[in-house]
Amino acid sequence: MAMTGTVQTRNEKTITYATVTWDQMHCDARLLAATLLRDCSPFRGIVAITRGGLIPAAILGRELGCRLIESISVASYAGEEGTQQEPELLKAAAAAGDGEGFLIVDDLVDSGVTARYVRRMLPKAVFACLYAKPDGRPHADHFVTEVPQDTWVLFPWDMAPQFIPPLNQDRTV
Ligand SMILES: O=P(O)(O)OC[C@H]1O[C@H](OP(=O)(O)OP(=O)(O)O)[C@H](O)[C@@H]1O
Ligand SMILES: Nc1nc2[nH]cnc2c(=O)[nH]1
Ligand SMILES: [Mg+2]
Repeated sequence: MAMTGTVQTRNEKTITYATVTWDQMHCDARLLAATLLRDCSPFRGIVAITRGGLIPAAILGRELGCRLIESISVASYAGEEGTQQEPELLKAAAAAGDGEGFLIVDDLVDSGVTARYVRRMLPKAVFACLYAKPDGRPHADHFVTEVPQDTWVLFPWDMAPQFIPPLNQDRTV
């Protein structure tokens, strides 16, 4: 994780966050690829869990030499701060059959609800993600970094650089 801190949300709650930059994510995806290449490659194809798994899946596909990228779309979070609902299947991974020879890829496991749901649909696939919180960890065969359960991960696409005023506001110095 590149940086951690706290942020005040709209409903006055304080949450701990960990930011991941594009470079950090790329580096973590390459570390994951090296482990997968060593331990369980080759794969017939990759199933990316949209949307968060799409970019990690593209990087892994490149590193592992895997050009067949299927997707599965599952909606399970209602809001930015993680209010969870029952997973809803929006698109199945038709090309992956029962998952044999396939690698399922997501950005992270948190409660593990999404991973468990997708694994039930593709029982023979291997599951890999970049980050894992303790509750989700048992559902991932491979991950790179563990994140505390009470921390919200901010991915590069969740953030934008913005102006921050200097600490010393006295311009006469
Ligand atoms: O382990 P869980 O508690 O199920 O949480 C993990 C899932 O939550 C996020 O996806 P989200 O549903 O927010 O959708 P997105 O990938 O389209 O942003 C993340 O990308 C994982 O897929
Ligand atoms: N961006 C983001 N999405 C999530 N979905 C479930 N947990 C998380 C998290 O920590 N960060
Ligand atoms: Mg997701």
